[in-house]
Amino acid sequence: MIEFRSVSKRFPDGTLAVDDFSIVIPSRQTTVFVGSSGSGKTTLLRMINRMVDPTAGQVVIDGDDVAKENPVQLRRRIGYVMQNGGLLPHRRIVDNVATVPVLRGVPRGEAREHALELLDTVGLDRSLATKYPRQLSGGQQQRVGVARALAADPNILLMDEPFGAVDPIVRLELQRELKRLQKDLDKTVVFVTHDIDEAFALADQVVIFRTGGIVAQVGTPSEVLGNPADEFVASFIGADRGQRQLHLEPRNPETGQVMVVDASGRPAGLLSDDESRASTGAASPS
Ligand SMILES: Nc1ncnc2c1ncn2[C@@H]1O[C@H](COP(=O)(O)OP(=O)(O)OP(=O)(O)O)[C@@H](O)[C@H]1O
Repeated sequence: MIEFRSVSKRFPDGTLAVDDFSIVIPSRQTTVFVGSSGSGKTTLLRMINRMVDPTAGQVVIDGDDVAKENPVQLRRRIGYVMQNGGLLPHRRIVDNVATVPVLRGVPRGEAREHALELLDTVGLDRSLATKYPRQLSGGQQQRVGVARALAADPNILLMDEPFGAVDPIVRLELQRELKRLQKDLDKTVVFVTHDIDEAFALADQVVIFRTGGIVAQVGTPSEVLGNPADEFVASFIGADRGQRQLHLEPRNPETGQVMVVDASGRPAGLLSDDESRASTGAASPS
């Protein structure tokens, strides 16, 4: 569990990025920080691995104040994935993934073997291992970034807009992959995004920020969607403009199949056969 206890951050130029922020981030779940630009999300994320130190308050991991930890050692046991992948351009993919284990003293051959297994884990072909980052697509580079963050087998994975720079289709694929990984690996994931749809897709717990690191609402996606705390949240999630309203349309009158349609008339999905029958009052086939 990660706890932020009354944390504030004022940068040397006087900017108050975070003001008295407190929250508990449960272990083995995905918590997503979402909010407009400049609301302090990245600053908070970086406090967890001491890339930023708070000016007041504490960040506590499993009961230990991170301020007492050596920042370099802390960073080597917390995975960090950033928007551009952050790969070292002059190193082959396999060595990018093996960087931290080698720094921690794992023999190079062993670290490379494990790196190949991690390429499998994130859905990349092992033939990419000998290539350089520039030879990979944006989506592939992001997967390498995730593999590299997993290489030290961290309990905590910090992800700062990791899928922000890839096209929407690849982005959906990466989101799906992250959900699969999370089910298998059981990490505590803290994920930063601007995108409320991405937040709803990934989060067990979503934290919606206003400017100044001020929390507008914390809850599960269904709590936030079902009961926005105020007008700011309603507007941020699009509930005020009817964007989240779905309705049902019969698709095929003969089979009774029902389609779910969003406010702009776009199909959002299909109801299962059982639910379609329930919604139209049709009897089950015997
Ligand atoms: N090193 C710094 N020095 C001064 N001000 C900073 C520094 N880093 C961030 N800030 C300011 O702190 C505030 C919060 O920044 P932060 O990057 O945490 O926001 P964010 O919510 O992650 O934004 P974005 O979504 O655009 O990345 C902003 O006003 C930003 O300009």
